[in-house]
Amino acid sequence: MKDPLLITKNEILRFYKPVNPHTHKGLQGHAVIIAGSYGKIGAAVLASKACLKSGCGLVTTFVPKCGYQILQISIPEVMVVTDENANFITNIHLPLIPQVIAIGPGIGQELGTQKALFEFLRTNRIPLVLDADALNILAQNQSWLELVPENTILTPHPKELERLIGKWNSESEKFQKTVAFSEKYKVIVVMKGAPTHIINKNEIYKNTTGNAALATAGSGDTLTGIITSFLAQGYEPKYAVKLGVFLHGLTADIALPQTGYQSFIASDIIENLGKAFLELDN
Ligand SMILES: NC(=O)C1=CN([C@@H]2O[C@H](COP(=O)(O)OP(=O)(O)OC[C@H]3O[C@@H](n4cnc5c(N)ncnc54)[C@H](O)[C@@H]3O)[C@@H](O)[C@H]2O)[C@@H](O)CC1
Ligand SMILES: Nc1ncnc2c1ncn2[C@@H]1O[C@H](COP(=O)(O)OP(=O)(O)O)[C@@H](O)[C@H]1O
Ligand SMILES: [Mg+2]
Repeated sequence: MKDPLLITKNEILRFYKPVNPHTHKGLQGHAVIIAGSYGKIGAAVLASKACLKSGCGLVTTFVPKCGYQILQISIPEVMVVTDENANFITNIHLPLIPQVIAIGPGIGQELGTQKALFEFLRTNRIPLVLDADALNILAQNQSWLELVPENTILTPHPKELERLIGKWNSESEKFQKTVAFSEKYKVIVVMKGAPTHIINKNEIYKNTTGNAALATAGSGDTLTGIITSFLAQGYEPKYAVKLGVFLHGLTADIALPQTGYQSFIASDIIENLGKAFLELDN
């Protein structure tokens, strides 16, 4: 295995684009987040809010009907499109063409949702971020991985990774198998952990920000929103993932002196995004 390259502030500043003073919301990108099911609409809220708070101009969130009021009330800035079904997603129909679509946080694995994901992947040509239950569904239907566009970003935590690539006997085998998976399906794998690694074919990157405060519910859902935001804003996938994991970790490093490890929650990631961006701008 090659030595991983470090994702540091200097590395990020090689491609980070400060916001253009003459930009407008139409130029800042439109992202769609497909997320949530009954009891897990919070995942949709966290991913969508993180996406907006990372600079995306417009965010439309697709949820089952039970998520409509929750989203409209908790994040008025987000537009909402609902599935025809009440409690889980069964038929993905979008009345718009966004720059990027993220799918998976909190969607569950109901058979109807699995079928909806298959139909969606069969017809979709828009760049994708796949997380959580979208990964669990693909792990059970590996042939559907052939349907994902080149450079799709997958963001598995270790258990989701194991479901996708099978068990490993050593750290080096885990990396070997993930590199092989990334090469086979031409996808970028964000191997979430402590620390997070990015596998882009045979290139391996290791993040240098973040701490155990991130070991909290919804932490990955916010990462999905952040990476999706950077894709919508025009970053190439290989840069969107680096910027996303770096800033996500940086929020926890910034917040730690105030929150300690225990009281930091996923909403604190979103709350500290502003300070994290300012560290890049200074
Ligand atoms: N507020 C919400 O609505 C939330 C919804 N969530 C959604 O809930 C669904 C289930 O996700 P979960 O990830 O909880 O369930 P999973 O069953 O996918 O993962 C949990 C398992 O993975 C293991 N695991 C997780 N991180 C690990 C790590 N770093 N190292 C080793 N093992 C690790 C755990 O020990 C556990 O066995 C997803 O759709 C997710 O998006 C979660 O994000 C939690 C918050
Ligand atoms: N001990 C840790 N140190 C650094 N980062 C961590 C640690 N534990 C978890 N994380 C990060 O938190 C996030 C957890 O993602 P995930 O398990 O998908 O959460 P959820 O599904 O609840 O949103 C990942 O980005 C992971 O790298
Ligand atoms: Mg997750």
